[in-house]
Amino acid sequence: MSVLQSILDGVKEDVAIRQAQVPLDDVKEQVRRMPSARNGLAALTAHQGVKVIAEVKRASPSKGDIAPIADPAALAGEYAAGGASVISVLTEGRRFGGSLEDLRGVSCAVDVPVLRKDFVVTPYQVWEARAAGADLVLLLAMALEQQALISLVERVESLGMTPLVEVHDEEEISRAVDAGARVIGVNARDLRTLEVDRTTFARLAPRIPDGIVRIAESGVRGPHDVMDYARAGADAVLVGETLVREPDPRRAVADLVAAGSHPSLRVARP
Ligand SMILES: O=P(O)(O)OC[C@@H](O)[C@@H](O)c1c[nH]c2ccccc12
Repeated sequence: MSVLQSILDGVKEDVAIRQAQVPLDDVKEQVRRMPSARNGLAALTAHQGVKVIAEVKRASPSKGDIAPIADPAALAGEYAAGGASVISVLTEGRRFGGSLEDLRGVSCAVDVPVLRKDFVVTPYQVWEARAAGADLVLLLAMALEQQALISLVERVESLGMTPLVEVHDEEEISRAVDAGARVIGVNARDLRTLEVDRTTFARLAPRIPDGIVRIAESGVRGPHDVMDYARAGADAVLVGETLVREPDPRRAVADLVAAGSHPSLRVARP
C-alpha cells in the first residue's frame, strides 16, 4: 500500500470519529456564527512578486518529527510579520502531528488568510475547516475521483473559501482545470513515494493555463530555490520544513519574500 493510501485510511477513521462526536448540523451551526472567510485568491494575486505561503508543520511521514511547535499561533504571527501572504496549517494528526485546534489558534492570531492543509475527502472536512477559521482548503487531485473533486471545489467555494488543488502530473492539471480550480499547486514531493523532485514544477507550470495561480510546493531550502521557482513561473511558493527549523522564522520568511521580489526576476518573468 502506498503512503498516501495508508494516510487516507487513517484520515477516514478519524473523520468518522469526529463526525460521531460533532454531527454535521452542529458544525454548520458553528460556521453560521463565524465571520466570513478572508480572500485567499486576492492574497495570492496581490502584488508582482512571488508570494510566500508559510506552513505550520510539526512532523511528516518522510522526516518524522521536524519541530515541536508549542505555540502554532505565535509561529504564525512571526510568519505574518515576516511578510507571508498566506499561512498553511497541517491539521492531519497521525502523521503530521497537526489538529484543527492548531488551525483555530492560527486563524485567530493572524490577519492573513489561512489554508487548511489536510487530506480532505468529504464535505464534512470542508465545513470543519470553515468552522475552525480556514480561508483556503487544499484538495489533492490524486486522492479524489473527478466527481468528488468537482463537488469539493464547489463546496469550498460555496462557503466563501478558495480551493487550492494540488497536482503532480499533466493529467491532474487537466482535471483540476476542468473542476474549476483557480489556484493550482504543484507538489515537488510525490505523495506515493515521498521523493522530492525540484524539476517537477518547471516541467508542469507551462501546462497550467494563464490566469490560474501557480504554486510551487515542497523542497524550498532557501531564497535560491524561491528564485528558481520564480523563474519557472511560480506566483507563490509553499514552504514548511525549512521555516519550522529556523531559529528566527520572521527573518527567514522576510528573506524568502525578498528573494521572490528580486529585481532580476522582473525581466525574466513573462
Ligand atoms: O516541508 P516542505 O518540503 O517545505 O513542504 C511543504 C508542503 O509543500 C508539504 O507539507 C505538502 C505539500 N502538499 C502536501 C499535502 C499533504 C501534506 C503535506 C503537503
